[in-house]
Amino acid sequence: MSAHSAQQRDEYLNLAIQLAVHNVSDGGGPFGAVVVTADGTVHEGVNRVTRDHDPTAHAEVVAIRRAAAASKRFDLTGSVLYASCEPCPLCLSATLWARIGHVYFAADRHGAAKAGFDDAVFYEYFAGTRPELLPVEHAELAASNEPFDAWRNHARRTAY
Ligand SMILES: Nc1nc2[nH]cnc2c(=O)[nH]1
Repeated sequence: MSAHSAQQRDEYLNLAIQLAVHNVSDGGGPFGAVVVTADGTVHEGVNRVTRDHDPTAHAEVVAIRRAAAASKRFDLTGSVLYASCEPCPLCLSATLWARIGHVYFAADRHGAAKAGFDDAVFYEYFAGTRPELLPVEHAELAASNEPFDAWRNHARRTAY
């Protein structure tokens, strides 16, 4: 499913945009997303941050969670993500972990910034230009790598 036609692309992007518009009148954030899995199944997501009291409930993450749960897979190889807005670093990370193969988005991070969202600012953090936003410190302890030792020694581990 990684090579969608331009017509399919625009249809799914318009669906994501309509989900975003309707989510605003439903009291949520202005973001919608669609994951199309390799078998062509469509999984929709809308931003649920404020309604679910969940800062990670971005539209893309919600769509990925729904796609994974419905297909009973944590690896969504062959899927495509369509987002009404450029995925933020959180959503991109979730997309990478889901092994989704391609992303299309409509509005960009600068449009989100004009609506008051911090997507563009957080991109700057990951670009290394705003380190003051979040100090992250490495504290190496004697036991730091014990979890990985336990994992490597666990014969029946499920790798991901
Ligand atoms: N792409 C995207 N950016 C956001 N910024 C705040 N919420 C969201 C969301 O759900 N999706």
